[in-house]
Amino acid sequence: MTRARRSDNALTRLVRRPGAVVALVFLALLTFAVIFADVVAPIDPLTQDLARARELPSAAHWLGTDGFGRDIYSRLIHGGGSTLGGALLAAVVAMTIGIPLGMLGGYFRGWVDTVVSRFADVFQALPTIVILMAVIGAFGNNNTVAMVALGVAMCEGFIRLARAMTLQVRRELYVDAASVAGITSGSILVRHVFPNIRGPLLVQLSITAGAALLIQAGLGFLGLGTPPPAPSWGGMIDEASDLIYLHPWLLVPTGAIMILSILSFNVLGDALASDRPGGVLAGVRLPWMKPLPVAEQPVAMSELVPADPKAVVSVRDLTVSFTDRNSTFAVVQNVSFDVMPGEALGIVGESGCGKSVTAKALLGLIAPGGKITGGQVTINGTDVVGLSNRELRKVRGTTIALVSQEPMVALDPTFTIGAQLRESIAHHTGRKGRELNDRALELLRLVGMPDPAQAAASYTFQVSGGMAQRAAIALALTGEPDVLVADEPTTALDVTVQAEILDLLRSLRKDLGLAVIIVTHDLGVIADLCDRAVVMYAGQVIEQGAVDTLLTTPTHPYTRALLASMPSHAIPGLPLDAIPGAVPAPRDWPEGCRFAPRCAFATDACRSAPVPILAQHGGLSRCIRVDEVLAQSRNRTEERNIA
Ligand SMILES: Nc1ncnc2c1ncn2[C@@H]1O[C@H](COP(=O)(O)OP(=O)(O)OP(=O)(O)O)[C@@H](O)[C@H]1O
Repeated sequence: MTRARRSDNALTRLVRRPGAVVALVFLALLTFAVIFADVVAPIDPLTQDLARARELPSAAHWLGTDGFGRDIYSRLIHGGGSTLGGALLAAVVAMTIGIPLGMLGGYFRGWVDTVVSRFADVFQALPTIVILMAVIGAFGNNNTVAMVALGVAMCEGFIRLARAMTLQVRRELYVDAASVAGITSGSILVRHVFPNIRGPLLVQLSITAGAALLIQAGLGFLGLGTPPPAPSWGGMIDEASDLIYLHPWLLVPTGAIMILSILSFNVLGDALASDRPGGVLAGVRLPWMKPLPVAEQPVAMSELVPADPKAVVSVRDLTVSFTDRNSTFAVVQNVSFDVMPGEALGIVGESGCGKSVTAKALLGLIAPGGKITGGQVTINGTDVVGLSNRELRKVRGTTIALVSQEPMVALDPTFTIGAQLRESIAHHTGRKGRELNDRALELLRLVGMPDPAQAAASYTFQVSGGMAQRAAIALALTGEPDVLVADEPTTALDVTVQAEILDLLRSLRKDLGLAVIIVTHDLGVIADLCDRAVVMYAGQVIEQGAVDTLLTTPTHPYTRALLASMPSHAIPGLPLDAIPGAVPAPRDWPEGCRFAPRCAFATDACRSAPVPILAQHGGLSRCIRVDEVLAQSRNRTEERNIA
């Protein structure tokens, strides 16, 4: 899609908002008039004619004359330059200082954040008018210097907003994936963070411009702005206010143009920010954003996974895409698998392979900008693709629930664990009163809390990471789901606690007949807990099968490489195998086999065309050199036995 086409879309979205169009036209006309003031308002704004002072509008003077007989229309247009220009200058200065500082603080946190936050605190604590008085005292009535100082004083709003939004965006998986892929922090901030926060920053820009306009006029009113007799809106309001009782009309034109300008800035800002993530400008590519190719079409996989009516989760040809600036690109393609009641299925692969997006798609929790663009996801017989949020909420928690990597994401630190459990139990089951408490304690006991009553009375920050994860699992169980999706549930925990949480998931499967889908990059976790595994690479399933077979005789070089890089597979005396290179980003997926650039088995045939997934050696494998892979695995096993 070309840039022009995207810009048209932005324009179309703007045109759908009549208020925004009126505001845009008003500001455009005003700017035009101010720039070409000599043509638009040819009467000299300084020429006095005391005989015609304080006249009402007439053909000669469209908006009347002021106390010195000067043409009000002409003074408004000529005075707009210093007022509007000054306000815009202040807003741009505030934005230029505030956005980078806020983004740096939010992204790097630590001491950078402390310095940035204290800097913002200083400007919040100092009254703007005091700063302006000091600057005017030092530099005299210089409008440009005063507006630059105003911009510096107003940068605090941008700092706080940019910081808060960057803190939020930096938690997104795609930011983590970008940094894991070795992209520099500067690039991540410009290409991944800024496009996602620009909407609210545009609102802030318009609000700041409006506020600066008001302050600029206020300075003129106090006699501290553009020195008379040069026209300025603030100065004109000051002059008109002296005659407000005798000649109220004098205040009307300047007051009206100021109100209309400030309103227009705000209406335009709202329109730019709302409508969809990224605002009206969503999808518009800024010059430094590289165009992204549209991903190749998926190759069907569903025929290889025969439908099983008993499956509690059934995924068929699932494709998830994101719209990112200039294109829509798939991040997960053509994924198919089933999960039986009580079964544990592992989804494994390196960072950025599409595991989390696949798992979250099952719950309808894809991040903004992404959606399911193909395939079906059936949970307990209900096709959840295309369900509204309201309908999805009925499925989430009661049929399928999520346990995330970070328990603190699921638990609110301002409530006790017991309060959160009781609230969720009441929501899902309609239980009341004592029953709520009993069930909360029962769940805490079920997840292995040594003292359920004490755990219920604790806040999350009062318990260890392992206990918090147990509480998060209890919370996920409040709706009595059939399937638990556990996204890297042990990654944030230390090794002994990891084993305990895996034990817990195993016992929940046994005791409750719960199906578990576990997302992990650790084949050890798969070996420990799962019956079957789906190995993902660059958005595709590259191998799928029973864990016993997959871990002993992997058919895909990627699975084999993942296994070989496990510390437990190290051969004494030989260096631990590492997979060279990194998972390609969705926009950089190779034409042929996506693993080929990192694969020791790759030939020209692997690189020339997409490789379909095929049923081979008891499982599914997306490799055309399975026989060679198996042969070399046998040799390696012999080496290990000898060692
Ligand atoms: N909100 C998003 N916008 C754009 N791309 C995204 C977004 N979320 C994820 N992606 C991309 O989708 C791909 C798959 O991401 P996903 O988080 O599913 O990987 P993963 O295998 O689960 O990795 P990890 O183990 O780090 O969570 C990555 O290339 C990532 O950059």
